[in-house]
Amino acid sequence: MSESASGDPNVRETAAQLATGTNTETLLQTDDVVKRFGGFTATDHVDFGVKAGEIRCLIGPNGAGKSTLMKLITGQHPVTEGSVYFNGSDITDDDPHERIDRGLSMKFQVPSVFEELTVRENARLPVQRFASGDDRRRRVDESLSAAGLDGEGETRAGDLSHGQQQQLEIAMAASLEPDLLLLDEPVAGLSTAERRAIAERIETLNEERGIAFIVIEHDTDFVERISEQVTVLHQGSVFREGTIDEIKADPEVQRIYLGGDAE
Ligand SMILES: Nc1ncnc2c1ncn2[C@@H]1O[C@H](COP(=O)(O)OP(=O)(O)OP(=O)(O)O)[C@@H](O)[C@H]1O
Repeated sequence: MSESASGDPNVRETAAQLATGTNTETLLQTDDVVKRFGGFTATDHVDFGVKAGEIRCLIGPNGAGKSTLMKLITGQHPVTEGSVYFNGSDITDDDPHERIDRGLSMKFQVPSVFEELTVRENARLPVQRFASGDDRRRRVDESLSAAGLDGEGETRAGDLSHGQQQQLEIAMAASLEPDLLLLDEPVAGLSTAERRAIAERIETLNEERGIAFIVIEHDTDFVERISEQVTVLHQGSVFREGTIDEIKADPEVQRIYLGGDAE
């Protein structure tokens, strides 16, 4: 859909710039985004961009505003000020389902598989709204295969390990065939082997399907493995952007993680 539907000439111009010219590769862009909860500013004038096909990690100390920024991107929270652009369109006023239809998908921090349903029934949920018959079966089979759960279709999802549940959820989010997939702490509480399997899954989805990712993660080894560019949030603002090596070597970043004043 075109951004011209917004009717605001300023928005149209900005969105057109994002969709053309120097910004052709920009998939997602937040423009001066503010989120206030009452008198508290959780996200403070954030300009955050992700290119098509990129894997970007979002890090920062507890309370930095990472999850809030994710929710502003997915539409779970309305922005207080600012705009969100995706694929060149202004999606600021779109509800979460409209954003999913545009190609923006998310796996949440808290596991959200339905434990009483089978693995196959879970895998069917995200695609049943827009796929049927053979197409639906193909997507469900691909999800199970992508999650390494080929033989587990009739298993109760609650009987899967935590790592398998995370794999299933990522596969379910990917079955929507998004351009951008947001993952909030996908390897929290997982073993080293399970972390490696999730990293491989992200890389495969990125390389084979061209899906771009925004991943919130605290584990620097995991971040280093999957991400070239890292964004550091601190007190609701973008504090640094750079390679993981630049970020790890930055004394100001080390200081904010230790709880000192970074100014
Ligand atoms: N719904 C809400 N109402 C009020 N305050 C909120 C709400 N959601 C988040 N906050 C506050 O906004 C700030 C940022 O929270 P957020 O969850 O985005 O941080 P985070 O960087 O994801 O932290 P963590 O790494 O601990 O998950 C915190 O101070 C939090 O208490």
